[in-house]
Amino acid sequence: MSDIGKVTVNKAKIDKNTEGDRSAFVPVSPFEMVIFGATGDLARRKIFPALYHRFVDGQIPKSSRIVGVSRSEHSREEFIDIIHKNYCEFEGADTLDEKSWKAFCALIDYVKIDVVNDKDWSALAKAVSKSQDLIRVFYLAMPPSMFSGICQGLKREGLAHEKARVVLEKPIGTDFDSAHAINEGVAQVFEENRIYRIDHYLGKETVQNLLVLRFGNVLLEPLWNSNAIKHIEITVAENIGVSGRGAYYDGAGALRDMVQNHLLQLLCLSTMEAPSSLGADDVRTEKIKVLRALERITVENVQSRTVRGQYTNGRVNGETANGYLVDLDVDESNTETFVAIKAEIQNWRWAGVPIYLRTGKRMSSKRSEIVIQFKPVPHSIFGDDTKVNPNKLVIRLQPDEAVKLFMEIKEPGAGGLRLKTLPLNLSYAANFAVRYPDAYERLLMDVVRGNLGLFMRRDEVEAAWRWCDGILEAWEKTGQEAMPYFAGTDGPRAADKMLAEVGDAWSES
Ligand SMILES: NC(=O)C1=CN([C@@H]2O[C@H](COP(=O)(O)OP(=O)(O)OC[C@H]3O[C@@H](n4cnc5c(N)ncnc54)[C@H](OP(=O)(O)O)[C@@H]3O)[C@@H](O)[C@H]2O)C=CC1
Ligand SMILES: O=C1O[C@H](COP(=O)(O)O)[C@@H](O)[C@H](O)[C@H]1O
Repeated sequence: MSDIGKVTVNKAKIDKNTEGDRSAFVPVSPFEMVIFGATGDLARRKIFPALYHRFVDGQIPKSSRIVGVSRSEHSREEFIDIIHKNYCEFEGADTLDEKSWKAFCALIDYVKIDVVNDKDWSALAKAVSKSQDLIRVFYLAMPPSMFSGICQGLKREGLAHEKARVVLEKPIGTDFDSAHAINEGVAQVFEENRIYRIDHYLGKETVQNLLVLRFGNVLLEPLWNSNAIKHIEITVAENIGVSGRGAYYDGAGALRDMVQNHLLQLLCLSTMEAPSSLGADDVRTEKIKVLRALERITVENVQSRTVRGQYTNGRVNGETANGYLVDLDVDESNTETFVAIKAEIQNWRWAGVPIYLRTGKRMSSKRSEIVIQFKPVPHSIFGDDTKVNPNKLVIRLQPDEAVKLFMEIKEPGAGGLRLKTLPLNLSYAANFAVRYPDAYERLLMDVVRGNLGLFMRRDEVEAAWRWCDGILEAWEKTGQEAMPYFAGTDGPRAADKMLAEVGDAWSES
């Protein structure tokens, strides 16, 4: 379960002036949202809870409608019971107010259709409003191979009217070709400005804060380049295994599941040039320049630039944890549950600065962070016996959201000059008292508002696939194996060696 939104608030230290983004609660226009895949893991765990929270905060007008669609036979009441049970399981029953829940459920309907069966579609056409003026959102929380077919169905039934928009879940495709084909299929029904490709990392508060940190402060920009920065690390570590998603995951692996989307988006936001505005295309145009400048990984360098891993039995948080093969109940699989990559951006700002990406399941803890490792001072005036640690900026995305700038400071005392490394700590918990919305809450409301800024444009997705395809092909051609690592550790030792060989090391958390 995601930790986002579950901030520990240190009320004693809260400044009254930091009570958060009240504009987030400005009501959106009434809408009708049709959620395909409404009985699936994502809808139950993330989408319905997110809509409930927005409803409770008064952001969703009571005249809105939410129509769940999937192929299982359920009455409306049974479906509502399912999402109630799941809400309580994933969000905690104590966060649900029965009266508000009842009011929320009045918005909900359920329609059973098998999307591959043309005859079933009339049931959906009957269930949705006939109004051409109502904002209508089609959320495709379904396997991506079905996206084009669903869009064709919407067109056939006359549902894809001018105010309709479509939300596509990630990963779009499994490589460049399949992503391109899906994008073509969807484009036959919806123009690009009506397509919302979700990467939920972009909806996280701390990810949006990257833009504020970089472009709302004058201090960092002069140092944000290869003159001052030695390397960058981007880690998205999870301590969970593949849970109930083994079938999907085994066909995907960590590169497709996490790197192609979340990690590359984080890389883009950390390294792109300043966009001229926060307008959707201004930001997306800068991101795509980074993706296009990524040095290709090929059969020649894939062994030195990437490490694949797969977890085996171990211990996570003091409890025994199964290995991947046991979790999947299979005898063999070469799918990577961990990947580390040494990337490089070939442009003036970043040439020569390694950017280390790392993500995996069943690692020691759940944490996402970006570490900017600065170079050492050019000359130490403190003598050979005094270590001067280089500055480091740690942007902690989750949990314990914070921005920490590690600096050298003189340790007080008369006994000689001793240096100590301490952080300037901008901790979210210590500064903000509000519950901040889960990524999906923000993104869903942005779809209704027609704000494309936090969604991926077609060319971005395809450029990210082109780069990942190079790695996938090189792995295939070289037969690079997924190395075992114990559950509860931070990946195969080869991932440490990859950095050590060039004098670097992953930052300690
Ligand atoms: N789960 C997650 O954490 C995340 C998921 N995603 C993406 O979201 C999408 C959905 O994932 P997830 O919820 O895990 O998938 P699930 O397998 O849990 O759910 C799939 C859903 O699609 C429905 N469905 C499948 N085939 C049909 C059909 N022919 N007609 C109608 N409905 C159908 C299923 O209905 P029924 O149950 O009735 O068969 C079910 O509601 C995928 O693209 C995934 O990659 C992205 C990020 C995270
Ligand atoms: O998209 C995905 O993300 C989750 C991790 O998201 P987080 O918000 O909990 O950090 C990951 O578990 C899943 O495999 C992947 O599909």
